[in-house]
Amino acid sequence: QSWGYQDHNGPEVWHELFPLANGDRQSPIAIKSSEVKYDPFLRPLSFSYDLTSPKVILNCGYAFSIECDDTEDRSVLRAGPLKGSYRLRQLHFHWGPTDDYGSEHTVDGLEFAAELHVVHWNSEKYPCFVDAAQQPDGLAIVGVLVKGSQVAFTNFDPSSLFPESLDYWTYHGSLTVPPLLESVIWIVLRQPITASSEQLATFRSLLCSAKGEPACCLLSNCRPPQPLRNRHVRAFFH
Ligand SMILES: C[C@@H](NC(=O)c1ccc(Cl)c(S(N)(=O)=O)c1)c1ccccc1O
Ligand SMILES: [Zn+2]
Repeated sequence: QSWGYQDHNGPEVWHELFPLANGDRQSPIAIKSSEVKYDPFLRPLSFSYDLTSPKVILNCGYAFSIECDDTEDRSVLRAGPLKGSYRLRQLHFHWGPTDDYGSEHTVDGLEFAAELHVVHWNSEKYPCFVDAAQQPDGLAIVGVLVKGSQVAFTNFDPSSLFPESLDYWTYHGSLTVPPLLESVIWIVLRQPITASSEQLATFRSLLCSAKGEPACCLLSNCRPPQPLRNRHVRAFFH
């Protein structure tokens, strides 16, 4: 892996290999609730997740992702700020070395313990994820902030990981990992979910070393907020 989250290959040097890092619609961003603009034309999010779609859990070396079968429209996200329907591709988390920080988006300067990303691609307009990831309206990612404390996770269903309120902010951004493609319509839920300190510690125990290599845990895999440039964040709620 050419990039990662350490000093020699982390977010501060990604621009050396991925010039898009200094692009005009990079993610994550620092959301300032006083500067968002209520948009009456935004609709409620509408998602329908099919529980039977097979999934694999992948350790991608610096995190894990739950990859879904996206060969047909089984689990889709519609409405909200979106035109058309976006097919569920995968979900994963970003976290930090302690429960005090690890989210990628921040809200009014507040960092959360982790952040869940539920990644979807525009299956109405594009034939596959990789093509969609090259288009400005190709991806839609629901970002869910995770704060530390006690919680009872129910069984796997992405919407069971969503908080009860689906109020959201939305803005045009990018992947937060290389190649940092600027193809994402971000939908960040306002209400965080909670995870216990033990659950967060389990993330950090994930190894980023291969079998036989000296064990090294991945303590942080979150990119810091990027310049807003000439973008506006819209709110679905007053
Ligand atoms: C599993 C791996 N994430 C991806 O491969 C990935 C793929 C597509 C997208 Cl669109 C995103 S993102 N962050 O823009 O939603 C991330 C990962 C997880 C956690 C930390 C670092 C890391 O690289
Ligand atoms: Zn992510």
